[in-house]
Amino acid sequence: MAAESPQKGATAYRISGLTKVYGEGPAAVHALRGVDLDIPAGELVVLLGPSGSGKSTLLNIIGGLDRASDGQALFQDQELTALSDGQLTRYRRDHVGFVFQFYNLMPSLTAHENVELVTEIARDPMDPDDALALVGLHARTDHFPAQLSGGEQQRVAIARAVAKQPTVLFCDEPTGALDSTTGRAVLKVLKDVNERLGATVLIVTHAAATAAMADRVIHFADGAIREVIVNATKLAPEDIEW
Ligand SMILES: Nc1ncnc2c1ncn2[C@@H]1O[C@H](COP(=O)(O)OP(=O)(O)OP(=O)(O)O)[C@@H](O)[C@H]1O
Repeated sequence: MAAESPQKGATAYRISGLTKVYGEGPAAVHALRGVDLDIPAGELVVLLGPSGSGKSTLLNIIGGLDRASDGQALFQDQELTALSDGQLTRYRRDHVGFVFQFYNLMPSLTAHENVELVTEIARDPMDPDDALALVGLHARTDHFPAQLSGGEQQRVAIARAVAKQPTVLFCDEPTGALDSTTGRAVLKVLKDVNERLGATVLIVTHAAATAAMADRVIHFADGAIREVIVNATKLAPEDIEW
C-alpha cells in the first residue's frame, strides 16, 4: 500500500462550490462554475467532456498546481484552498503524482535516472528499479528516451510519477499521443497502480471508451458536472475498444 493511503471507502476529495475564473471583465473565462464533487479514496475515476469544459482546470486545482477563485476543496481533512504556497508544494510533493500527454522526460538521462530524479527528493520512495518493473520496463532501465517508443516513454513517466508512492495519481490525456494498442497497455499500467499501490487515480481523457474501466465516470460540460456514473461492471483495459 502507498504510504498514508486512506482505506477504500474513505473520501479522498470533498469539493464544494469550486469556481475558477481566468481574467477579468468582458474577457473573463469561467472555467469552473461551482463544482460539487466527492471522490472516494482508492477509486479509478475518469473525467470526460468537451474541449474547454474545465476538466484540466479541476485537475490542476485539486492537484495543487493552480488556485481556485472561490469554493472549497478538501483533501482528506486538509483544505487545499486555504494552504500557503509552501504548504501546497508540500502537499504536491508528498501526495500527488502527475502524468501528462507529453512525457516530459529528460532526454539526456536514462529511464532509471529519470525516475531517480523524483525518488531522490521523495519522503518514502520506491526503488527506481521496482517502479520501472511495475510498468514492465525492467529490461530498459539504461535506455534513453530517444531509444524508447512513445508508449514506453509514457510508462517511464508513469514509473516516475508512482515511484514516490503518491496517494493520488492525476493523468491528463495519458493516452492522447498513443495508438490504441499502446494506449491500452498504458491504461493497464494505470489500473495496476490503482490496484497494487492503492492510489486514487484520476484520468482526464477524450478517449470516451476509457470510461468502461473506471469505478466512476464524471461528465463535464461548460465548467460544471453534468453527470456522475458509478460503473456496476467494468471492462479490463485490454478489452476496451476505441
Ligand atoms: N491559464 C488560462 N488563462 C485563461 N484561460 C484559461 C487558462 N487555462 C484554461 N483556460 C480556459 O478555461 C477553460 C477550461 O479549460 P480546461 O483546460 O480546463 O478545459 P478542458 O476540459 O481540460 O479542455 P481540453 O479537453 O481541451 O484539454 C477554457 O475555456 C480555457 O480556454
